[in-house]
Amino acid sequence: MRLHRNLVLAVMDALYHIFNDDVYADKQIAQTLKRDKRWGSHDRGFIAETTYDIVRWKRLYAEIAEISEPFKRDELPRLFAVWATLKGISLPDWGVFEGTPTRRIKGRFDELKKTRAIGQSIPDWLDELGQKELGAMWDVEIAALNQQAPVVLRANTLKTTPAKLRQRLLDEQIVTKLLKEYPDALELEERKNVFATSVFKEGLFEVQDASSQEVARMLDVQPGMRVVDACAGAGGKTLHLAALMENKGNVVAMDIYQNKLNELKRRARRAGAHNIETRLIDSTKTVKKLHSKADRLLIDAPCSGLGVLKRNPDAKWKLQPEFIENIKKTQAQLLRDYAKMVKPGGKMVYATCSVLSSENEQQVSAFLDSQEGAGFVFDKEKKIYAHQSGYDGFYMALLERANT
Ligand SMILES: C[S@@+](CC[C@H](N)C(=O)[O-])C[C@H]1O[C@@H](n2cnc3c(N)ncnc32)[C@H](O)[C@@H]1O
Repeated sequence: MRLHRNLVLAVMDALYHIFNDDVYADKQIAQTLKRDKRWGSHDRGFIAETTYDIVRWKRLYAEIAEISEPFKRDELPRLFAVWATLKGISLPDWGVFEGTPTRRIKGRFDELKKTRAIGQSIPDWLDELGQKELGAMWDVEIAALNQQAPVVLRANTLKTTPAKLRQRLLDEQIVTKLLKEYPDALELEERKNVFATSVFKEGLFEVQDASSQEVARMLDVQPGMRVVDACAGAGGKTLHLAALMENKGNVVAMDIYQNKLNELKRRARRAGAHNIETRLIDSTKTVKKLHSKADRLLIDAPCSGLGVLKRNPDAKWKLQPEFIENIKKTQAQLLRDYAKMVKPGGKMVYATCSVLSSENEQQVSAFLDSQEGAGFVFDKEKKIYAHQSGYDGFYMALLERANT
């Protein structure tokens, strides 16, 4: 691979802002990519993937390069040089890379990777938490969560089928494979910008990880039902629910952020999903109005996001232990408050994109032991580990409200 100066400079500039200005990697990369219209898909792919990779391995690379935060601009070429050296990419003879100690980089890598927190490039507190909650499995799980996420699409069955979508994508030079165990899913064989396709603009698919596609299915919705998606966000799962309901019945999509619901409405229009209604939760009344009204309820709870580190590697550096402690309190509260929306005989799914038991099984069991959970029975649960599925880490539990 030949390195191009303007692309390498763009990567280092993006890294500078991600590491020093507290901006999210995806936002910064989107911003950087807008800078030069001449960049083709290959160039854009290089900038995005290299930046994500260096963010993912920040701790390990910084230890190898013997630099520490806050990184100064003139130190970033050293991080880049570590990335290139470990990938086997020859560095060009630019001044900033002069004197790169290639042998020392490889030697330090072999030595440092023996310590898990450094080798897997995570903060010490996170390593301790993972070990405490997952035990011996943490080793393989964190290694899997450090792999780049595959790109998975969900065919919008309101408009197409996975097989027809596959053909339409092929017409646009995008090669995908159907995934046997995930009825609506297609996985890209090679990374491409799928958002630029006409197929996307026609609303024939959404990008949604395979594990995430299991959540709406677990809720067992039927056309004609009244379904509440209480933490709908921008609607990844709302759209799936609407499709499973064949546009019949009603999905009430709720969130505490109007901007997310606005984005959901835009996506619903593109998808041709007409059975979705959004409601902003701006007081307890919004939820009270729906008490005992829902045939099905989805609580896709806010969480640590530890199951989706593959696609959000900067979360490793932005997450704080106090945030996880607080979000667990929110999860417990949401279960107790929102479960009241389920009608007798109705069902609900509690889901997170976390692999921590304290955000998952333990929340469900505490809820079932609480006064509000007394009328519910546990039906089933599924915990998806990234190292077993190859996709995101997820948890989902199905509970049923007794008929009395
Ligand atoms: C895991 S995300 C949802 C992702 C979304 N369901 C999807 O599939 O794209 C959790 C969502 O919960 C929302 N949230 C946070 N606190 C909430 C609350 N008290 N009530 C309802 N939603 C809340 C967040 O704004 C966020 O959009």
